[in-house]
Amino acid sequence: GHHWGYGKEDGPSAWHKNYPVAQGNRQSPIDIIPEEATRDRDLGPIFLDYDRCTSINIANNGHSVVVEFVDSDDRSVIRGGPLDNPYRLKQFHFHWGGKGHDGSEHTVGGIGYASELHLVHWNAVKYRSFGDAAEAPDGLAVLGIFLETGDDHRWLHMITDALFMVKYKGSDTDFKGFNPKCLLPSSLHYWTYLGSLTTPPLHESVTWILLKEPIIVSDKQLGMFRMLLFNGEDEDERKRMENNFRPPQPLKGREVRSSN
Ligand SMILES: NS(=O)(=O)c1c(F)cccc1F
Ligand SMILES: [Zn+2]
Repeated sequence: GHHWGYGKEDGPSAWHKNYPVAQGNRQSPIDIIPEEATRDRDLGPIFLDYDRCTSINIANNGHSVVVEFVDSDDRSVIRGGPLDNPYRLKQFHFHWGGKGHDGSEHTVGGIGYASELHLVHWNAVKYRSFGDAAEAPDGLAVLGIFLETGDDHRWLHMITDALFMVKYKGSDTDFKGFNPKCLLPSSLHYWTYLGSLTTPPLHESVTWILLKEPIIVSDKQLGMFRMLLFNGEDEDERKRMENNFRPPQPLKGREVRSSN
């Protein structure tokens, strides 16, 4: 099918050729301008019921490193806030920069973070599958968490220790018993807006929920992500996996709301 990436020829500025929705009216990521966000009193807290979550594996899909979860029942859901239904956790993955460079997708007041974690959920109340939900305007809910560099993160090593097993595109390995609650900051205050997948096919199906408080990880831990490769083991050109982020897209008049 369509080959896309983050390089000069196949990167974000070229995606519109195969995915015209790239120039649509609710594309992600965006620059969040805190003072322009609407404080909405009807916007309640979000709840992350992950206590019975079941992680399955960790994989290199050639674009990021992804941890997948059992999503055949409501064992791990996000609910509340802007959401009318509970949404099931399907996977989480990261976006990051090059050494010493920011790699978040969303920016805040024009400022990027070192990295951004996305926990991807789908509306299993209204849709029969993740694929169907991914094409529906209220099909997905992605919780975005910013990563800032500082001290070591006490639990991120669980993920970085496994990265050597998924160095090449198409590799995956068991990754059971990991609860992503250990990657949350102390506050669940958030911004929310209607947007899209930030990678092709760029479907405009995501209710974005971005936590205001970043988590702190060390440069060393982040550097481990850069050991991953975009290419498969069989390819002769080795391309370090880094700068796998889409830059902010036009707001096109959308409202960004802020939790209280
Ligand atoms: N980046 S993102 O969170 O928008 C995203 C999804 F939601 C779903 C699949 C891939 C992907 F990259
Ligand atoms: Zn993402």
